[in-house]
Amino acid sequence: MAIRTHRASATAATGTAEESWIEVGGLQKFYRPRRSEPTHALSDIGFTVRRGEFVSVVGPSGCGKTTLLKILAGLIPKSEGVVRISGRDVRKPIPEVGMVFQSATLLPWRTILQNVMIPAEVQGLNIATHRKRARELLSMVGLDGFEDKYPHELSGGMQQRAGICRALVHDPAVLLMDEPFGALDAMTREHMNVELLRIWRESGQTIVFVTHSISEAVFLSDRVVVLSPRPGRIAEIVPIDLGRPRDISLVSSDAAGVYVKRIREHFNGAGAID
Ligand SMILES: Nc1ncnc2c1ncn2[C@@H]1O[C@H](COP(=O)(O)OP(=O)(O)OP(=O)(O)O)[C@@H](O)[C@H]1O
Repeated sequence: MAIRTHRASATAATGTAEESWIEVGGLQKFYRPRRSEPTHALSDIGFTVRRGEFVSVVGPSGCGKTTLLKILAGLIPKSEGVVRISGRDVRKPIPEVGMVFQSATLLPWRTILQNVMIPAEVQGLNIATHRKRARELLSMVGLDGFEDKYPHELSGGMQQRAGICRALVHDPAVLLMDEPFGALDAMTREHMNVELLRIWRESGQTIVFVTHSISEAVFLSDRVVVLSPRPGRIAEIVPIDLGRPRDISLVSSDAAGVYVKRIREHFNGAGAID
């Protein structure tokens, strides 16, 4: 299937500064609502992501994970610091980035195929080429035969898979995922984790993935960025040296458990993280 696009250069990445695909440095974010006190959401955040890397961000509730992802997506402005994707300052949403939210947010009046096509239509891309790609992506996530159904005819997990296809249809180099499986039951979530790794392997996107689940972060990631309670600062960046490809049995392995324990130690007493 002709989905593979970004992987060739990804495997060549060795982590030198020039190969950083996403760069964040000295990032500060204050929310300044008109009628209340400012909130210091992020403090001096700095990390890089290599091309083709899978990086997760974990931290207690309210530490600024969604804020960080929205700044990376160009949806909200930073207060200070550097945020670059592929060497360019991020100031507004850019076509190189796809975003997946906690709920699939499919438009109920559009079919699954029409929903997946939205980014291609908005960006004025070739419709025929991208419709073919949309069908290939839907097939890759097991949604053959559902192209002409409406969102309410699909389960939550199926809608979320369609949401991932929509984020991938214009072949973005970067995929930003905000708790994409948070609303799913445990079994569907495990299945989606395996599915996501398969999609990532085949498409070669660079992924930044926000989650409340430490074990999910360990299972999926090359590295885990651990944030402190608000204002979110980097507590630690943990490389996950568990080899690939990964099988779901890894989740309950001793090797994964060591990483989960190490990350959880940052949150003893902070609550709101599993
Ligand atoms: N639009 C906004 N205006 C003012 N404050 C905001 C706004 N959005 C977020 N905040 C505040 O910024 C802080 C970080 O919020 P954010 O949603 O980024 O955290 P989070 O780590 O994603 O939380 P959770 O894990 O609960 O989803 C919180 O204190 C939140 O109340």
